[in-house]
Amino acid sequence: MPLAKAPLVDIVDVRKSFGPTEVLKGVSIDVERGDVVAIIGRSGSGKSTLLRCINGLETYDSGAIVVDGIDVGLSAKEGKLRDLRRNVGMVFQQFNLFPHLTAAENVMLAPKIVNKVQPLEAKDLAAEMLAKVGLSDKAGNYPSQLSGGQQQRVAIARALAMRPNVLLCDEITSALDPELVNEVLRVVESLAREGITLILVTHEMRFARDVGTKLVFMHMGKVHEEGPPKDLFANPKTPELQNFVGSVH
Ligand SMILES: Nc1ncnc2c1ncn2[C@@H]1O[C@H](COP(=O)(O)OP(=O)(O)OP(=O)(O)O)[C@@H](O)[C@H]1O
Repeated sequence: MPLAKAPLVDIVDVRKSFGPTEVLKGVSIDVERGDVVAIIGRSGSGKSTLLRCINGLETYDSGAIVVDGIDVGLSAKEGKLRDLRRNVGMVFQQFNLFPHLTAAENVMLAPKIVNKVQPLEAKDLAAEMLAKVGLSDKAGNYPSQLSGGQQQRVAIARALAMRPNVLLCDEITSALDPELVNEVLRVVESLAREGITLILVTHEMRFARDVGTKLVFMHMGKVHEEGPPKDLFANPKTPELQNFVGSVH
């Protein structure tokens, strides 16, 4: 019998407490290559904590997270998160660009330091990644010379420059003025079309419905409902998702 193919990101029964408070209460999610997983839920339901566990920014207490064959918990215990960090890119709500570096320099930094990419190749890589986010003309600009939406697009290019297998996005449009949200979402949509595996914590319900391949509704530290986004939005089964969908529309 052929072996079943493992998901790219396999999250199995993960539990995590902060002090006496259990924030993740046995979360399991399969993410296949090319999936666009949108994680939604009320504030405090554990979405960000889960995302941070996937790339080892937080440890978890029990269960397992395996990313492309790398056991995250084990890697963290052994102090070997480097391979994982190469595999998993992350974009945050705050852009966190280095203010004294240009857009291109921000994008090149990690490939140069971590992957020892040589200067000329790094320059090409930065140009390629900035083109992907529609900012070829801003390579020489400093963050202070860019709008919030443009800065976030540079942050996306920076994460992509490490050629991760999966990109985690934690509420990446929440700090933006409303008129800048769409330009960032359009970039993420184009990445999804390219087949990049994405896991996004998002409050953008239309985006979750239209671009997501899988919707995960978290409620009080658990996966309360999951499935194809259009189905879940049209027919939420539980009162909790019904209320949530009702409250955000
Ligand atoms: N470092 C920490 N120390 C203590 N408690 C924490 C820590 N990080 C998160 N928590 C708590 O864990 C719970 C879940 O937080 P988390 O940020 O994962 O929720 P969330 O669903 O992402 O919420 P939001 O949509 O507001 O970002 C919250 O009650 C939060 O206060």
